[in-house]
This record gives sequence, structure tokens and C-alpha cells, in this order.
Amino acid sequence: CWTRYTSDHQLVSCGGGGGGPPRVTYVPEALCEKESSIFAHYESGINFDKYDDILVDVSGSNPPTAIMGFEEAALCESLNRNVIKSGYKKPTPVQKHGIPIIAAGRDLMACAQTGSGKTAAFLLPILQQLMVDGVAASQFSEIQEPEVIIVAPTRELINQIYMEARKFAHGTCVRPVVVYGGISTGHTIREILKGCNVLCGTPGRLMDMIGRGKIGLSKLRYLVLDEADRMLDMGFEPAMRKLVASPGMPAKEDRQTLMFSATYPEDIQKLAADFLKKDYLFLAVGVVGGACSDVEQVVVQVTKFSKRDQLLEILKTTGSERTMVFVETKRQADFIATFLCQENVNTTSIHGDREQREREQALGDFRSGKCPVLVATSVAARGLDIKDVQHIVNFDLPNNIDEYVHRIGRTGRCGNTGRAVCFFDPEVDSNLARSLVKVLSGAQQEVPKWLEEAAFSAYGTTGFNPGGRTFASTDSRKGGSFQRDGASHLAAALSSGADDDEWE
Ligand SMILES: Nc1ncnc2c1ncn2[C@@H]1O[C@H](COP(=O)(O)OP(=O)(O)OP(=O)(O)O)[C@@H](O)[C@H]1O
Repeated sequence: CWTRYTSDHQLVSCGGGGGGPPRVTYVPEALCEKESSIFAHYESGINFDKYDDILVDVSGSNPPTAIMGFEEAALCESLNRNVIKSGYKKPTPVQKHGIPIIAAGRDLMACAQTGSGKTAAFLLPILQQLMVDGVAASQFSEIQEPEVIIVAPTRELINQIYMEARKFAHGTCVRPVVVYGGISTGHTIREILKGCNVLCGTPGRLMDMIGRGKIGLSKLRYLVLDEADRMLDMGFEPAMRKLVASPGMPAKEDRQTLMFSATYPEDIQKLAADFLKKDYLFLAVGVVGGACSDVEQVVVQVTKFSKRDQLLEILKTTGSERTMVFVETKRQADFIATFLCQENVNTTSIHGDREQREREQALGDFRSGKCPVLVATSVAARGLDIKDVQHIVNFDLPNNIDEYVHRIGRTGRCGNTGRAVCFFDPEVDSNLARSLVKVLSGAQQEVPKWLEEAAFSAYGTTGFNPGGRTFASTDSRKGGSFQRDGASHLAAALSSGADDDEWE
């Protein structure tokens, strides 16, 4: 029997009649155990120290004092060694504040710009606590009871988080395991049964493993939702509610729940509070939902007929520099990738209709530079941390501004700079004009006159204040100050087409 999420976000099953989807037999290649591979990293960029100038706001009662350096985190020797080998010299703001908050046992909803180190902000204090408590190296058992569950919306992202957990836990007794769809279930189960302290998973496969009785929840102490706003919107909210209601899952008072993202629509924040203890802390680094200011954003007016030629023009100037081209549908991804290959541009593509083997191959070829152009749907918009991505092209605009912020955040990471070109077709994109102007001005980017005009004519002038800076503090418990325009986020999620493939 099988259950899965359809492209329109419904959980369906075979109804007991068997005859489900074809059996997945893909087993990813074994990981390289060499330290040079485990700790491979890229250098932080010239703007890394500018992180210190970003305004930070922590709301909620009695927040602990921030740390200024990793030494103040009092990490145990092995963790400290791994932090050094990872090339981390100084914590980023979300780490300075997030690490002591988590170490103090508090629930947390944290918002910080793309590429600013949110993953280590939750992994380090969790691993530190497991080490302090002497969590035993788990051994073979028919049921594993992890202390930590981390969930993320896409397969590639959860795999990346797993790789980070494996890196920081290197040489310790803590064993992370990753589970996600598209790979052999038998392989997944075998990996779990070898021992599992930190379970990283996409919701579908995670619930499957819990349902099969391979994962018990009674020892769970930490539940982490990365890309939390995505994990709680229309697509995943039912799965998250099912997860926290699973037999054995400690009540929210008895576990620590941690949420991280670069964007937090207010309606999602309100909903997220259901999963958190009443006294959770809200950490905002910079403007909630703001774009990374290390990314130069350029908006180009196009027509649907001129886009392909304009893309080719751009790719002529980028040469072998790594470029991600975002499109809206899987069909469009195939179409544009084929077009670019025909034009002799080394291109690969990633989207939800490709087999997992192909998706991993595509990402590998892009990472290695074999294919410097990756055409992607929103499945690659969030979280992916790829060295030397210098350019983003939004060939099609997404249907909500948060997705745009995540997409352009694939460049300009960790203090490095990047460039994002966005094609704006007034025929189809005018509903995004106003929020685009806000994001551009919020990140001190030039706003083209024609776009400002499009924003005015699309929405009228009432309350439209593109230059108005709104500071971070937008904890919804304070009433919030970040004005979202147009339809609510939930409506935006609902309106996403049937070709939307972000649900794993
Ligand atoms: N303190 C640090 N010093 C140097 N590099 C760091 C530090 N913290 C994180 N990094 C590196 O910065 C990069 C971005 O980190 P990470 O992927 O955690 O960002 P993020 O905030 O989760 O981004 P996104 O919102 O896109 O998911 C990674 O390569 C990570 O190893």
C-alpha cells in the first residue's frame, strides 16, 4: 500500500487496492568519508563583517544574552574542532542570538536573510546539548528513537541539512540519518536501523517511516522546521499537524520546537504559534521577508516573445559563471533547458517530474561546473547552498514575493555578492509589481521608473510607500508592522498552479 502527495497538495493512497506507483529502486552513491570532502566549504565574502551592522530584534520574555564569538558558546572539543574545520571564525547574527536561545531551552521562531547561516544556528546548540547529555551512539535496532527531527520541504534541501549535521557531528557518537522520497525505501530503512539520533526528512517519507514503526518518537527532544513558513502553508500544514499528533510525540511543553526561515507571512506566524510553547522567542535579523542586500537586483521589462532571446543575451555575458534560471512550470523547465542546449549552452535542469537520480545528477553537474546553467522550478528556490552561484535569472516571476526572495537568495551567500535579473512581463506580472518595489527598495536597490508606475497603477496610491523602511520587529504577537499587499499568503499558496512541484 502507498500514500503520496499529489501536485495539488492532496494526500492520496491506493485505497488498499495495491497496484501503486512503480517501485523506486534508486540508491544514492555512498558518501565520501574523507575529511577534505566532509569539510569542503567556500569562503565567506567581503561583506561578511557587514552582517554585524544588521539590526536585530528579539521579542518575547527574558531572552538570553547573545554571544559574540563561538568561544562563548562553550562548545565541546569535537564540535569546536568541526566548526574550525568548516572555516567558521565568527558567528553570524542569527547564530549569535539563536545559539544561546536554543541552549537555554527556549522555543524559537527565527527570521534571517538567505545565506546567513541559519542551519548552523540550530545544529550547533542541538548537537552540543546531545553531547553534554552523553547521548549514546545508537546501535542497530528494529525501531530507532531519535532525539532530533529536522524537516524541510524539498529532497535536495533536507539532504544538504543532513550533510551539515554529518559534518558537525563528525567524530562524535551522534549519528544523523536522512530520509526522503525518490530513493529506495529498503535502503532508507536499513540506514535508519543502523542507528539514528538526528533524523532529517521530508514530510512524506518521514511520516511513512513513522507509520511503518521504524521510528519511535518517545525520546524526541527537538523538532526543527527549516523553511518553516513553507512547512506550515497549505501544502505541508496537514502533514506537520499529523506529525505532532503522532503516537508518542512529546507535547509541545515537553519538547523544544525551533522554526527558521528568511520569510514569515503574518498569517503563518499566527498558525506557527500552535506548535510552539507560549513563551517562545521571535528573533528577527533585519527586515522580516527582506531580500539579501548583497544581491544586486535588476528588473527588465519583457514580453513573453522576447524572453528567450533576452535570456540568451544574458548567458552570453555570464559565460562559465554559474547561473540559475527559474521558471514557473516543469514543462517550461524542460523546454528552456532543451532550447539552451540547442544553442550550445551547457545546461541541466531540476524539477519535480525528473527522477531522483536525474535530479541529483543535475545538481552534481551544476555544483561541479560541468553544466554552469541550471534551469529550475521553485523546487530549487529554497535553502540550496551552492558554491559560486553568481547569477539568478527569474525567467518567470513566481506567484508570491517570498518565493522571489528565496530564489534570489541562491546567490550572494555568506557575505559574497551576486546578481539577480528578473524578467517582468506587465501582461502577467503586474500583481507582483508593488511587492517587488518594496523588496527592491528595502534592499537599497534601484527601482525602475516604469516599475514604480506599474505598482501605482496596479494598486492605487493608498498606503503605498516604497521608500518606507520597516524595521525587523514584526513578531505577530506585537500586532506586526510589515504590511503585505494583495491577497494573503494562504490565497497565494492556493492559487499556485497544478504544475507546482514543490511538495515532496
Ligand atoms: N559563521 C560562519 N562563518 C563562515 N561561514 C558560515 C558561517 N555560518 C554559515 N556559514 C556558511 O554560509 C553558507 C550559508 O549558510 P546556510 O545555508 O545555513 O544559510 P541559510 O541562512 O540557511 O540560507 P537559506 O535562507 O537560503 O536557507 C553555508 O555555506 C555555511 O556553511
